[in-house]
Amino acid sequence: MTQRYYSDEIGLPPSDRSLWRLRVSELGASKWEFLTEEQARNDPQKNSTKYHLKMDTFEPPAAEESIVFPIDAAKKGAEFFSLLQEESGVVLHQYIGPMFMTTGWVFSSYFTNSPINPVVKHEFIRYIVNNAHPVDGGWGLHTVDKSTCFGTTINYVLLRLLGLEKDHPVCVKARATLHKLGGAIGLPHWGKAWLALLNLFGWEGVNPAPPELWMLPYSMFIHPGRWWVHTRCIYLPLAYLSANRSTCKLDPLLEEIRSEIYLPRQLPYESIDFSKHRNTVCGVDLYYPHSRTLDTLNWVVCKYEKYLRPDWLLKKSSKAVYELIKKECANSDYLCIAPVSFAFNMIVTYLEEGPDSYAFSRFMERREDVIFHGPLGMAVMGTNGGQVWDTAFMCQYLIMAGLETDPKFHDMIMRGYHFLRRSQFTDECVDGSFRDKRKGAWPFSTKTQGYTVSDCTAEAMKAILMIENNDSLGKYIPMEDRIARKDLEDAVERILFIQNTGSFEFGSFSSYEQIRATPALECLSPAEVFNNIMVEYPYVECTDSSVFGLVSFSTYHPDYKPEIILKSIDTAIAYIEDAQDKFDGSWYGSWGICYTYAAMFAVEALETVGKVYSTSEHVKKGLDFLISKQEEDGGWSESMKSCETHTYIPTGQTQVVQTAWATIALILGEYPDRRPIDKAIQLIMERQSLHGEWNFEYIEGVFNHSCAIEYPTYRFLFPIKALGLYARRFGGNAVPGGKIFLE
Ligand SMILES: CC(C)=CCC[C@@H](C)[C@H]1CC[C@@]2(C)C3=C(CC[C@]12C)[C@@]1(C)CC[C@H](O)C(C)(C)[C@@H]1CC3
Repeated sequence: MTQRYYSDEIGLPPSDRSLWRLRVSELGASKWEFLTEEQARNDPQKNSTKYHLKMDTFEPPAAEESIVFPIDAAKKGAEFFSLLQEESGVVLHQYIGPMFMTTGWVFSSYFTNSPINPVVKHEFIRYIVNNAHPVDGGWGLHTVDKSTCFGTTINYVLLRLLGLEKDHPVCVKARATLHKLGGAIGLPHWGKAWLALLNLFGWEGVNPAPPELWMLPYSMFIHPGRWWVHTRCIYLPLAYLSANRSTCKLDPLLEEIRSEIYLPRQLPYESIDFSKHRNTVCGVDLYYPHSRTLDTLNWVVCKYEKYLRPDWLLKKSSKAVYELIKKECANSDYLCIAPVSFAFNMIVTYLEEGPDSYAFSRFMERREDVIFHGPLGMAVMGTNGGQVWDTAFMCQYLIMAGLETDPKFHDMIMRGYHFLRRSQFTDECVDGSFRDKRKGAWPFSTKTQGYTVSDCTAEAMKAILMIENNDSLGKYIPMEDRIARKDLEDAVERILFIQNTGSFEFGSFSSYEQIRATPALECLSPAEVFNNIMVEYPYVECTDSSVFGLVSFSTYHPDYKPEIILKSIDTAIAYIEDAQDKFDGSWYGSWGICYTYAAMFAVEALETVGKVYSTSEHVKKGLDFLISKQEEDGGWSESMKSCETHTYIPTGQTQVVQTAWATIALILGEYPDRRPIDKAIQLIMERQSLHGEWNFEYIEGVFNHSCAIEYPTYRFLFPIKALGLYARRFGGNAVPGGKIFLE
């Protein structure tokens, strides 16, 4: 029976799902098309598309009568997963969670008068409506958040811009919540900036982001070129837009919205003194309050902007900023690093080049890459996908589970292999982009996105090496088609370069680049709703994956810079050990939830260099920590709250993904008692359908400590890995009937 959603209850039925087609390019870029009935007749819908839209017509693999052995559960899971793979080798999915991605996309379309296909508009509305808080009708920073001023205001404005009436029950309920939260006046920085662009907030009430910063010498630690790539990319166009007080034309709809999002006592809009509210932030939203230093600097810059800044300097610095935006466009073929900066860059390009320019038209084309359709509606994703990351895991884990000898999975792995091979960077960034060398590295999503990520490079390289050196797979790749030694060396060089070997966090790996400035810069963090956004940080998970990559490279190519690679691995391992909590043995995870995710990576890294429970105090403490969190039913259930509060917090409802993470750590770290492992494996098997599927249970990922994000492939990939490793360790016939742990 088709599931009903909130949108169905309130008269917003889905568009005809049978008319949607998902096009996927060789390089993994996705694009959804809505066909006419006539077109649809000659263009059969892929089974994977039917899965994405949860259609009854989706054909799963035949159901087993029962799945008795863990290895069969892994196989069945892989069989189900293979149906989701596209011809180009990738498995796509709706990479959603943050509730501020679709907003930016739609706001920039509104600002630039760019039409949105009505059926896309309708599906955007459904997505937003279906993610409204079930009790108060508001929205948060992400889908499992409480309602915040930021989430509620921007999503309310979004619905209004997309055509929902002021008196629509969804708007009425959301508006009441927004007013309870104090109205739009308490928006955090990004919210204020977006509303100022839409002429719904005064720029004088938005803390400044001076473009002049970009003209400082790079040697100054405060230079934005030293910031974390994402923050740098967002504050670049924001500097242009805020310094130039850019706004779109006021129209009757915006005028109506002005009268809806503030408290009635604050109205009329013209009477609001925005300059008094630069630092008004709704208490519910505030996760990272300003430092005194930031408040003082903001005050000084505001005075400077108002009374001192000469016109020529504004022009000159705006031009410098725009030159850098053009470089970002060139380096990513207008995709930009992620949708937040994409939306701002699209507006700046519109203002600079006009709607008919080539540059702007490319923005219009690339904006398709980040939208993805799902049962709740359409949404703009956190990035344009996670193609490389997921494919690298898929190839590795199928092999770790020993499934490569099965012809069913052989082709699946090979398609993934070829995708990874196509996705390695082959060119460098434009000079003067504040970017490192990238040739030889891999991104998180697709080649054109163009940003090296340390762990994505390491995992992709490892997957390629595993395949080429695998007895059942390697022989099918002719010598001349294998990855060239030079390309591997480049990959290793890119990984080595990201390792922090200077004065910060010696031995660790960061996400995209080395740490370029002191973490003390966090005291200038203006965003209020995230932590750790100003500079790169050391990440345990990135360090672990980098170790996997380097160890695997040096196994197959021991002659390339052996001392340097060994030293790099040694210092990385020392960092991982040092990053462990001395008291309880846990590691804080930054990209997955949370301590469970990090423990899996850390233990695997330690195991890669031969450290296990019986030989390493660190592995022992790490595994004892995990065991102490195992629930009655054998599973783990960590909550997103762990990431926010830096304390392990269970949800109380165990999850397959978390359980798989913990199990992988326990197996690889050679936990001496197999009973907790048996119990966990049994749980993973019990939660699998006889068709091989695992259902969504809880959001898996996170960023910047406060924003949750879904990784829909994880509920297949990690159970497959856990089950496969289990079968390898305890033999194929373990857990008969899933009951062996019982005495
Ligand atoms: C607060 C801001 C700047 C919002 C924009 C969203 C981005 C910052 C997020 C969305 C997806 C995201 C979490 C991602 C990562 C960084 C931050 C991203 C790009 C990385 C690449 C960091 C390294 C991680 O190991 C991993 C590869 C899993 C993730 C993938 C997604």
